[in-house]
Amino acid sequence: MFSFFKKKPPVPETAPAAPAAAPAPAPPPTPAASRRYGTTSTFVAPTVAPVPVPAAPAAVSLPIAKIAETAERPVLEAERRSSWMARLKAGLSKTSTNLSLLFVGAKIDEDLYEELESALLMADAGVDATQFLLDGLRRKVKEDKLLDASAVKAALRLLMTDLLRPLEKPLELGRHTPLVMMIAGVNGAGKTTTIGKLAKHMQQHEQSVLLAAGDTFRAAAREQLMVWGQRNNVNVISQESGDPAAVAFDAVQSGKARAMNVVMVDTAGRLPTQLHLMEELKKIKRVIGKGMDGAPHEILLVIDGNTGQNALAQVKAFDDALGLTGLVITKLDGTAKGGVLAAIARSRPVPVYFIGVGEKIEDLQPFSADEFVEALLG
Ligand SMILES: Nc1nc2c(ncn2[C@@H]2O[C@H](COP(=O)(O)OP(=O)(O)OP(=O)(O)O)[C@@H](O)[C@H]2O)c(=O)[nH]1
Repeated sequence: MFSFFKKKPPVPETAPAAPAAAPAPAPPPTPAASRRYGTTSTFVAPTVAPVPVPAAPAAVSLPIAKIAETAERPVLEAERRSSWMARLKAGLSKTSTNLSLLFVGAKIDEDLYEELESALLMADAGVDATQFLLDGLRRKVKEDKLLDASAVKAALRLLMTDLLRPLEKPLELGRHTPLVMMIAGVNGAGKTTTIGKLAKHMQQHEQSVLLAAGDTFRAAAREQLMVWGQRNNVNVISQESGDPAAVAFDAVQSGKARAMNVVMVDTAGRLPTQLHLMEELKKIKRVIGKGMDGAPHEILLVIDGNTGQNALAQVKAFDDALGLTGLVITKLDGTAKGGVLAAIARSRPVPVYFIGVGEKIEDLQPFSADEFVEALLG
């Protein structure tokens, strides 16, 4: 099954209407607290309607998720998956070729471990994750008395999947109305593009989306978001002059008034070493919190997959400053090597919600440890 988001019936942000005196009919059975979107999933529409807000400016709220079963033909789903896998494999082919060649006709000896060490380091896995994987592999080879290269490769595949599995977590929608998301990252990581893709995916899942052009530093970023919003019928809150925190605050207020499902706040790119800009990010977060208790509910860091080991430094710095809830790794279609996810899993396991392998909407997909390792190790 292909699923993109996890969906939870929204919790009312304000008190629901008083219950009727007569005993209410039993609610439909809900097997789990939340359900996944997907071709075969169902969604129980929330029982609490959004509280109408008087004097809401230009109310364009789309109805809160009334998710019909989107029964796509299985063949389409299979096609989509295999084309995604092909693109992911192509993106990571450099690393997968290096790793796979090692095992061709190899003897299980010190040379193999040394070559594997070099390949993992070259794939940006970093010293700690590389050592962790090698130690695990040596142990497994010994315990299971593995003698042939394909069995050792299979053992490595398993170790890597186990290492990456904790990063796998779907983005859960519907927890708040609106769910407020703040998106940060260094310059050019792909924040604005990712916001556009996510908004489109969310719309396809019947979510109403409002965007905040919080990148007030680069005028082109604001334009980019506005044009994108117009094309896709998504409202964008923007201000000519720029206090990004004020834009974010306005967007949250507007999102609440219009009972939007999701508000996404774009922010300007910045390096973690630019301390005043990191302070600005913290301020945006604080001000969003003033606009809505508990918000932002998601703070995503977008990382360019070609950044190598520096990606780990970015995760640590942004996490220390903001308390990240998730990552999006973009551009795994370029010269990216992919190993940095292992480094992140070992050192700062912030969930990877999505990975991107190109500029098209469908090039952004949820991270799956199995798929990723399959692309890396075949
Ligand atoms: N190949 C490839 N390009 C991508 C991907 N994601 C984004 N891009 C491209 O990367 C470039 C930068 O993307 P933006 O979304 O503008 O990046 P940003 O982080 O908002 O940039 P700043 O606002 O300058 O910080 C654009 O040309 C995007 O089309 C991806 O997954 N693969």
